[in-house]
Amino acid sequence: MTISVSSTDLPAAGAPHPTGLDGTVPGGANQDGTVRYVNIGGLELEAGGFLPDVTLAYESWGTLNEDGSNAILVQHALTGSTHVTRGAGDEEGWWEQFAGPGAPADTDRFFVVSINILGGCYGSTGPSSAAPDGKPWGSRFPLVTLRDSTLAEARLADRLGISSWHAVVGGSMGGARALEWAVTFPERVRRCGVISVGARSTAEQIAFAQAQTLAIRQDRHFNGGDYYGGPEPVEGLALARRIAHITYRSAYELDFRFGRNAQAAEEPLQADALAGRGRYQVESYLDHQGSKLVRRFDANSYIALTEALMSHDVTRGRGTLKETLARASADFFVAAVETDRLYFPAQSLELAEALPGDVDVHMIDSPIGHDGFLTEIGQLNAQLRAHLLN
Ligand SMILES: CC(=O)SCCNC(=O)CCNC(=O)[C@H](O)C(C)(C)COP(=O)(O)OP(=O)(O)OC[C@H]1O[C@@H](n2cnc3c(N)ncnc32)[C@H](O)[C@@H]1OP(=O)(O)O
Ligand SMILES: N[C@@H](CCO)C(=O)O
Repeated sequence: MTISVSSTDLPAAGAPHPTGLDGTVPGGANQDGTVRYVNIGGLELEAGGFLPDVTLAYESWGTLNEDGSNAILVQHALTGSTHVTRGAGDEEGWWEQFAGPGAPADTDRFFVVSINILGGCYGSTGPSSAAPDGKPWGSRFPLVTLRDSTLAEARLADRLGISSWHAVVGGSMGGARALEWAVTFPERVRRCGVISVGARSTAEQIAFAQAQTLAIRQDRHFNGGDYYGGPEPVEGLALARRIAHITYRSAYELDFRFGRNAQAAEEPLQADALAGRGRYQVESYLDHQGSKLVRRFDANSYIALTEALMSHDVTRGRGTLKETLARASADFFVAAVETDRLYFPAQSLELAEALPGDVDVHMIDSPIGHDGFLTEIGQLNAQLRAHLLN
């Protein structure tokens, strides 16, 4: 599957956001899957910082109905963008099978919206955006949490004329974002889909995340986060992606796919005079995943979003898990990949059991692990139609 963004005019890492962000939103006219930008004003942050001028980027497909009741919010995962499905352009989205004409999120019926998370690098305000002095925020970018992005997104929903979502749904960090929406704004979420994530980041998830952020911070070009305009910490970012990607795939899949094989003509057990030893296939695969990410993602955003995900705990300041979830009034849809070794299905079961009413966990049958929520979303079509998007 090819994943890319259809928009023109995406701000490059370290480049200022486009000018003319006057907050004007054409509402239901935005139906073609083009990235648009909205200035939602200043934002006081949960951890104590302040962002004076926040822009959110979003894409939408379909048409918003007159009473604004047919909108679905699709939340992307850690390195995802707003490009859920194709629109005006022809570039495939990351949940192509989920949204589109005749798909579960049927764009002939629903107004489907996807918002780039606060702190990201696909158009929303993040560390590479211009601070008030015109220079990239860099090291000055404050700690943002998933609650901060939820509050910011609620303002965007106001601008779009959406007082309550028919459904909010996402996988991995997108699922955590969906859950935060349902608990923070119970009156604004009628259905909620939480896929491949639990109610809070576990110690192990935080541990993997710390290794990734340190890989970037220890890159010789990181410069405390102020690397824009100079060499970027690409080696650290690629290492972070390698660490993450191992957790996104199952041991079984890696062994089945690559085993102990050598990469093409490279022979790991024989030293090459120029390049040292050759690589195992799995090393080459991870090298490729690392280089692919550095071509499309900003290292500071990677840290900001990883730390936002570390902060994920829907119960923070809200009591026990049951008390917290009792605030939500949405109908919930919970799913997990059976071989996920990062967000274990047990964490989805814990969530489902704590939710009011009888909530099942729908299992995605995939041998590959966590990334199965992206590659195999089509498996849930019937259940999504019946339980989330009816
Ligand atoms: C601009 C944007 O992209 S927006 C962002 C959207 N992205 C997201 O939302 C992130 C989510 N996406 C992802 O994380 C991934 O792309 C996934 C999970 C969807 C990919 O999953 P899969 O389809 O299973 O990909 P898989 O793990 O098989 O990797 C395939 C790649 O590895 C490469 N590869 C396979 N074996 C090897 C090897 N031995 N050596 C080197 N490369 C290898 C393939 O050539 C292929 O390369 P390509 O992606 O450049 O075409
Ligand atoms: N591969 C996904 C997994 C994160 O859950 C991503 O990069 O966003």
